[in-house]
Amino acid sequence: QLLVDLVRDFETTLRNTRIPDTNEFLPEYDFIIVGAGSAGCVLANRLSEISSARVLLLEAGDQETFISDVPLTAALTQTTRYNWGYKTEPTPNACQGLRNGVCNWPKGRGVGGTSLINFMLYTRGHRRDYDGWAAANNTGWSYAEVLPYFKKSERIGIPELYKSPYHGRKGALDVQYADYQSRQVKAFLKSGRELGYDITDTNGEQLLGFSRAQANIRQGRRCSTSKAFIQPIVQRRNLHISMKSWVTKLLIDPSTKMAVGVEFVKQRQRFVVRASKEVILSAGAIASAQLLMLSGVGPRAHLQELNITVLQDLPVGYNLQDHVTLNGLVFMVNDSTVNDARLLNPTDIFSYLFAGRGPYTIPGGAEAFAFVRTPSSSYAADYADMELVLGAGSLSGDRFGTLRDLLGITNEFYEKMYADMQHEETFGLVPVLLRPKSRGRISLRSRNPFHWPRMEPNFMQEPDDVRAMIEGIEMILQIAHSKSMKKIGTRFHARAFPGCEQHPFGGQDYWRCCLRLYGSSLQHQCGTCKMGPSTDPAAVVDPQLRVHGIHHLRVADASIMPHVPAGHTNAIVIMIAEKASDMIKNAWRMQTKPVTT
Ligand SMILES: Cc1cc2nc3c(=O)[nH]c(=O)nc-3n(C[C@H](O)[C@H](O)[C@H](O)COP(=O)(O)OP(=O)(O)OC[C@H]3O[C@@H](n4cnc5c(N)ncnc54)[C@H](O)[C@@H]3O)c2cc1C
Repeated sequence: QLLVDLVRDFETTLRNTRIPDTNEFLPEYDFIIVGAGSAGCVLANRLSEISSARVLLLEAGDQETFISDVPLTAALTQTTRYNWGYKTEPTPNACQGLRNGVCNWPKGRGVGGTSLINFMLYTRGHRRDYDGWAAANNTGWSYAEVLPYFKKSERIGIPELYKSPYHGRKGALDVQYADYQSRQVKAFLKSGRELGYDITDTNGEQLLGFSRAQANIRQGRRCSTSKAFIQPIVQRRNLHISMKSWVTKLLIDPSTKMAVGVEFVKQRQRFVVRASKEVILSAGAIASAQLLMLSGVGPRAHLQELNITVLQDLPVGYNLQDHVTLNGLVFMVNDSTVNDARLLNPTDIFSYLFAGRGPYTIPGGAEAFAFVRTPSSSYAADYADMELVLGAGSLSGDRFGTLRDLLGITNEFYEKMYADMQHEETFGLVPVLLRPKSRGRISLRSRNPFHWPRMEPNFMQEPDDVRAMIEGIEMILQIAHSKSMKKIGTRFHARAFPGCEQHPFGGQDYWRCCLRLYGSSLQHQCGTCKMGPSTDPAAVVDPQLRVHGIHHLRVADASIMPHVPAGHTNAIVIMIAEKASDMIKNAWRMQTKPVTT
């Protein structure tokens, strides 16, 4: 860690991007933002655009380093202090065969939050996801109303999309393709055509289809929300950023039910800072729910069990949703693929370091995806319920174990499945359940803010989730058998997953067993502070993201999503924060100019 710090200091001195860390605080700010993650960085930028507004951004972690910059090695970041490293409770229908029988839930800690450690894939979901939010009386959240906010933050760097009405060119967040493309991508896209799908811009008119992966990359390097929204504005004098500042409680006046400030710990010292206008909670789907409950906002009976004075009885922590996946489906191919051994060559390393080019620019190793509809889906014909992600390499090429660490895959599993295929060229295909019906929960384990909360994923409790996953796996095998994929010599590595050998290979019971043992998360936890009108008994915040029953307190992050859209969640969270910023400016009559993008 010392070495990392030294190199980081050197690097930030050279590039002049060090984020000034405030140690002296004003007694009062207009806005206090808790958590400098995907959402918090956007809010800090937009609110501090108003020069008269005094803004404090509090973040438990530190500034990002060069280590998280390399798109291909995103999994490596999980082993650093930039990951909270959450683990869930055991859950009956998933993760049972992973390390300690639980699911890994990595989450980013540092300015940039989970955008520092994620896989950078840029997707938004289906227009009906947002029309569904609006239909549930969340006024202002229809697709037509959120699209301008997606475009506002985006700087599309894909020339054929420059003129698309779905993309923005003037935002701070870069969206590009990786510089490198393997032959598997071309075959994969062709197989989509064979199966009757279009090649699409999945962030454009139509979600259903096959496409190359769009990602938050700038000149071949990760474009985190820190790089996009914070580093360019560190000189703003009305924005104070305090790192290594762990917020322990929101201060809410019990008589007026008004949020008046926050309490946090920095360098073992306790601070209390007041907010004259609003406290904005952007600590992510796990910590935002935890902080609300620690501060007396949550389910009455649960808070009373822990002797927490109840200020507002709300269903905080319920409605937890996530996209479920299954890793380990490996395919051999007669072509070169991306694996740990191949990457250690000077040409690729120098090409990346000096030009930001080559295979190291592949975001998290994911090259392309297909948004498809499973055969028994009950959703409308244009509504994808499954995503299939094409990897440039596969789990079998993970010689150094970073992917195993991220996914919680045991060494025994790896040895049994892949040890004898070290010289094979392989790629992976991963199914992702886009419309999970199962719901999990975050609750408190104790009143201690430094203890992790209890995380119950409840993945695949609903039979329809298992059905869709099995059909997704079968669609993957269909793709592998397509003419285009056969042309490059694609063969499925048909070896039974350890613990499932007793079932006939490839049958429904076999896949059910694989999902129970190795099914896990794509890390899109959300929904724990659900948005909904006051008539919705499951809602925690209203459509303006204000906590029901508490004044001057909003939540703006992944936790407010009523239903998880059919997309990776980072862009969605950024859109939420853009929209929240405008709501806050409007509420305090501080709007600079309306969004017209
Ligand atoms: C491994 C992984 C891969 C992913 N890949 C993708 C992808 O490719 N594409 C995609 O779209 N999405 C991806 N995601 C999901 C996406 O990145 C998240 O949904 C999104 O970043 C969540 O944003 P947020 O603002 O809600 O929370 P976060 O970005 O997690 O921000 C919360 C912030 O609050 C801080 N915080 C928490 N508690 C406290 C406290 N008590 N005091 C002070 N600060 C606190 C945290 O340190 C963090 O900085 C991935 C996630 C993971 C984990």
